[in-house]
Amino acid sequence: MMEQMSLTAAKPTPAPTAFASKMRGEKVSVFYNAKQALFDVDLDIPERQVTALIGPSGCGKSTFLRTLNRMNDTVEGARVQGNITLDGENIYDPSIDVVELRARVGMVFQKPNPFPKSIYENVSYGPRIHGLARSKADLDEIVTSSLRRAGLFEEVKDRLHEAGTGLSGGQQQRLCIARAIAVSPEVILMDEPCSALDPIATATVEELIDELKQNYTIVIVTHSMQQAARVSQRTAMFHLGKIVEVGPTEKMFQNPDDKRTQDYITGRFG
Ligand SMILES: Nc1ncnc2c1ncn2[C@@H]1O[C@H](COP(=O)(O)OP(=O)(O)OP(=O)(O)O)[C@@H](O)[C@H]1O
Repeated sequence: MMEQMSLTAAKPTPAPTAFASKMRGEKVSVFYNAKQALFDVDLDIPERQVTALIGPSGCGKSTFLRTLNRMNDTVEGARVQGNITLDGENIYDPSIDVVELRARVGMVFQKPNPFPKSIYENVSYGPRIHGLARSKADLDEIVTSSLRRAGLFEEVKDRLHEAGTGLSGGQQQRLCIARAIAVSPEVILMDEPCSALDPIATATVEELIDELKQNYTIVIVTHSMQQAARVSQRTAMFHLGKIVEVGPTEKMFQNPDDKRTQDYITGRFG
């Protein structure tokens, strides 16, 4: 397991922070045709915490993130080896319904991507196809509460039937978060969710992520060290398709064990 990496063995090991794992990757390797992008990655994802994946461009952060809800299934030539579990259950087992899995493990992308439909329809689509609402009133309630949880309701309550694409970038990203929340996921994967946003919209989304961790397990890929430090409790540093160090965010940023982590967070490479 990652916590027993030899890299950390030479130094006094701080008391491990106890946590319940919501997801676990064991010996995860990913290939794109002949090219190997991840090499035997082990990572535990603590429940109701934010885990940040950091590391230089091309090191495999997004590839790992996509293994957690089988988004790599949709990538031509991609092959995943190893074991990934959600509540102890192998998500690559043939008996797993992938649509169901992606409702449990939702995803928010780098560029806000609302459907070209109304705000209401963006949020109600998932609950409708998953049969989560028994009546129109139920559906209205899901839409309202999801928008509220995403911190967007007050801004859009008078124009729910207007196009989602008419919102600002930051509002669109919160709409995408509301859409992810609407199907009652357990885990939310975020791939650089603020990279297309200005600093004010970024701050709003970061505050939202902080609140969401009370109810959801979150995994975020970010290029912003400030963001990783602000929003996450645990950080995993990737380099050339491997995890070189993982631990509590505070320790990773104040006193990392690995020189590559130190160099990366201080801007010396990447
Ligand atoms: N669809 C694909 N087909 C082929 N190779 C791919 C594909 N997606 C990613 N790769 C390769 O896999 C490696 C890891 O890419 P990945 O996007 O996971 O890295 P990353 O750390 O998220 O990078 P970035 O920070 O730039 O987004 C890279 O070498 C990349 O070129």
